[in-house]
Amino acid sequence: MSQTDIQQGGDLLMVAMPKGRIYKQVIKLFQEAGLSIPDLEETRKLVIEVPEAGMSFIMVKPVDVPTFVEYGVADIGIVGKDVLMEENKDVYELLDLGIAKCRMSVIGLPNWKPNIHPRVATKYPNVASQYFREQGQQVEVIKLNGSIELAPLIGLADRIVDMVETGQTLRENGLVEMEQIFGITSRLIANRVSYRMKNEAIQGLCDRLQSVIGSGASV
Ligand SMILES: Nc1ncnc2c1ncn2[C@@H]1O[C@H](COP(=O)(O)OP(=O)(O)OP(=O)(O)O)[C@@H](O)[C@H]1O
Ligand SMILES: O=P(O)(O)OC[C@H]1O[C@H](OP(=O)(O)OP(=O)(O)O)[C@H](O)[C@@H]1O
Repeated sequence: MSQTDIQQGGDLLMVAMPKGRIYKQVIKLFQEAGLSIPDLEETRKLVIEVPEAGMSFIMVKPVDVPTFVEYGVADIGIVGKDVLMEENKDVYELLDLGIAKCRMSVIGLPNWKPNIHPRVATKYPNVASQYFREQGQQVEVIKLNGSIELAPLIGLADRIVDMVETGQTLRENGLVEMEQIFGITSRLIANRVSYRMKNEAIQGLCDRLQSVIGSGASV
């Protein structure tokens, strides 16, 4: 299959690409799959057409990827499982790309004791609420947007729900991982209508990516 086979009916596939830490790993994966994509982080442009790859890219915040795909302004997108679980949008999850690996965990101070009115700080209020509900524990969830590990250190919350990758942030702040909730990798997602209307193109891209995933070459 040539690069232009990803194009269907003259249309370029619109891809919602997360800015930030996932991005570089995605580009490497695409390049290994034989799709030469320029370094889109070099530019401040937000819509970038790459006709030779049969794709157009929009550069968006990771948390917004499922929204662009659900509304169909992007045909496909790349997003962490953490965001998919939190946002719960109506999209197809097509492929586990195996990149940007980390896990969602409950974290606290080593001397943590159950509290009558426990508070949990997190960037993922839906994930945290569901988890503690399933555990039969009543907690107050406090939404933060970053530096989550600060919360138990300064008494804002008893525990946090956050991502752990290397564990460095926990170690440097004297915190411990108490429970793992689920593993996280980045996923390829598709709009439901696009998946039908541009099936050949989307499936072609999936097949190409699938052929290099797990080959050990990426990540
Ligand atoms: N150590 C890690 N910490 C956080 N996310 C990670 C880590 N390793 C991999 N990821 C994945 O990378 C995704 C994007 O993380 P990133 O930090 O780039 O974005 P963000 O923090 O959501 O965005 P922004 O910094 O723009 O608010 C996460 O949703 C997760 O799937
Ligand atoms: O286990 P580690 O390798 O230390 O990685 C985990 C840390 O990385 C993420 O933070 P991020 O860098 O996105 O910062 P922020 O959430 O404070 O913005 C996450 O929220 C953890 O704090």
